[in-house]
Amino acid sequence: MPISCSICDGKAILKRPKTGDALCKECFYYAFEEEIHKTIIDAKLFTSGETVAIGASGGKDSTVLAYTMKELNQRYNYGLDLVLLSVDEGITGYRDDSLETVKRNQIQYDLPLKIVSYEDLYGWSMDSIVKQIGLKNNCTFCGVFRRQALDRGAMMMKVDKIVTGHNADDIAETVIMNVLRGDIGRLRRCTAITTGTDGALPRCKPFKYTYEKEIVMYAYFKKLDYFSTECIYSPNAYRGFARAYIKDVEKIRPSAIIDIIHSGESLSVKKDVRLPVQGTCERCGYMSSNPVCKACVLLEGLNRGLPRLGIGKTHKERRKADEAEKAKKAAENLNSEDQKSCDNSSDQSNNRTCVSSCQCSTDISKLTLNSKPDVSKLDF
Ligand SMILES: Nc1ncnc2c1ncn2[C@@H]1O[C@H](COP(=O)(O)OP(=O)(O)OP(=O)(O)O)[C@@H](O)[C@H]1O
Repeated sequence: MPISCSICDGKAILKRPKTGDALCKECFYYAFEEEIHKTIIDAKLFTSGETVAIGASGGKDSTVLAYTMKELNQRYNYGLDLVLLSVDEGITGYRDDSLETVKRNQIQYDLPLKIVSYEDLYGWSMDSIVKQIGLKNNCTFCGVFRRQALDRGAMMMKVDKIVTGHNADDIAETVIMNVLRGDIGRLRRCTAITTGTDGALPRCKPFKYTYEKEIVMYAYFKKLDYFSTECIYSPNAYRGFARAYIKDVEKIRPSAIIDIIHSGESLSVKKDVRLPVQGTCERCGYMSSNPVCKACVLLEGLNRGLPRLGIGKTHKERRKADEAEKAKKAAENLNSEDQKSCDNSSDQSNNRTCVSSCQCSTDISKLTLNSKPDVSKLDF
């Protein structure tokens, strides 16, 4: 016997993951969109007249976000100017394909689009970063650079706010990850629906209470054009564990995702816990709780051939980097001393052994090529 829709009595075609209600397609769309509208209104996310950039990756979350933002803006007269903003991380075979989807979305939803790239902003694409650092830890670079790239792109577009497609599952995972890491500063901030109000551009998450499964269902039934391949460099192992853990708990307790978010929201931090103080990076001026922001540290590491600088315990990596730098300088000094003492050598290009009065018998080819340590190959 067909199951009837619990709202309109029509034929139900799905069971809502969030509530367990049997619904027809139209009633599901309505319930899904109204919940997002309620989230936007309750949290007073926008003010009429604002320009809002939708972080558009071409994936399911941001595609559904662009679609519903456009829909609700019209239906409820939010008075927003919506634009699409994409970051091209430079991942061949992944982001280039997903950006093609965003370009089609731009036409389908009739919204302006801006694309900013890591290559232009930092001089490094993720393809070239992965060549340096390998697959492990590359997500750290990508996450830190993307955050700043979105802000920079949004500033270029002169928007008032950014919205991203972070959903309830993403937020619950982040709560668990921060608990496991003991990162109290982030734990306190990660459930906020709007962040960045203290300097950078405000960033909002209208899908804060929206389940990923429902986003997928919505995109599927609405036949939205989105890109569904996982990042080729992806395995963000730590998030993967948090995700698997929540999925397991959800089987026993279906409300686990929302419960974790509520726990995060209700958390209060003891007065004597030292929290990072927000300042600005002395190099690039971006907000940072350290004198130099994470993006600048990572970039410095890449540019100095020390890609692990900024990964893990920064002070340890910095000490090693400084030691390597000292060793390099010492080797350079030694090299120039040797070169000086060899100034009266015979034709160095033909006769590669020092034949000067210093009688050092140094093989000049080895001196010039090998006495400078290749710091990128030093094993940290
Ligand atoms: N390259 C990008 N350009 C613009 N915005 C991005 C980009 N990558 C991520 N975002 C924004 O951050 C949100 C969360 O990104 P995340 O990497 O967790 O992707 P996701 O959960 O796969 O989302 P999506 O399905 O939208 O790709 C996205 O929904 C999007 O709004």
